[in-house]
Amino acid sequence: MDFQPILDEINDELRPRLGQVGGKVASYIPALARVSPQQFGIALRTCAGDTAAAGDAAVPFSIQSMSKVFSLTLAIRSLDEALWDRIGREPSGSAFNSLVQLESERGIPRNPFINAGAIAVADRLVSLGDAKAELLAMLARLCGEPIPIDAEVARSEADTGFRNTALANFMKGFDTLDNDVAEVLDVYFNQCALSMTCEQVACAAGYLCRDGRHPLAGTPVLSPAQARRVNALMLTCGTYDAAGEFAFRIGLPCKSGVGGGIMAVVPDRLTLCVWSPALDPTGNSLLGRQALELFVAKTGLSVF
Ligand SMILES: NC(=O)CC[C@H](N)C(=O)O
Repeated sequence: MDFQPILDEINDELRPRLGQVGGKVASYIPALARVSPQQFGIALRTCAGDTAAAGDAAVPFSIQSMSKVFSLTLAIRSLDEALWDRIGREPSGSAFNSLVQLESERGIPRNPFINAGAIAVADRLVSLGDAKAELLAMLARLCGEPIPIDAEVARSEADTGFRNTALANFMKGFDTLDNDVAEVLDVYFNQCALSMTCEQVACAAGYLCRDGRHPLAGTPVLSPAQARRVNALMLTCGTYDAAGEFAFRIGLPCKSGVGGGIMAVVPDRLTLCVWSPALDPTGNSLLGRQALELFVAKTGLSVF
């Protein structure tokens, strides 16, 4: 299939919708509030290594919660089954930064993709070593080039991360966090502030459509079973309380971030990344969502 004309068509169709009613750039992180909503990019990389891109696919943006896929990958590589002692695998049905379930579920987050779950993953990574350096090294290997952390975004997250601080302290209070809260949050805020382009994300996520094999080298990043599980979690939990709607309308494992990016996997075929900063009320990119719907409609690619 020649994907380039399809991505061009999607770009042409969606550009006029930039600035449409209902979309709002994330404002609770001041450094993200300054990003222009007038941007849209889409990029993909196939299992054979072919690429296609359109729009602002080469513009770096804050990957935010898409980083949770990469931190989860690192943690699974080291801990495998032991990771699940203190992290669940069920959709939360509530907002990504919700506190309510942690209370009744005694400090065990529902899944690794809500904020509480990703903070719990960061805690495990801190126990294993220099989490920030490991994450940067893994991403550099996956992309074939170094990936920067946007220091201003990281600072902005730390300055205004009141809910995340509350989540971490709550878990600490339940004894489900091993390390110092500040140290764990530093990893979490920095991973959210990783800055990547759609093209880089589409490449880096490539192990997810290749049964865990490295997108450039072909060596194992995850075992086939582990890669399948990450995909399953993306499908059921990757877009928070919109996961059902994403499965219904798009039918691909997806992971979104409040920077406006969404990565998606077509197993055995390709990985793609869309980006447009304005979000819908569930914290998922409004145009990104529409782009994925168009992509699936035009290509017929879906896991269902
Ligand atoms: N959904 C997201 O992308 C949330 C990430 C953001 N850094 C936060 O912690 O709130």
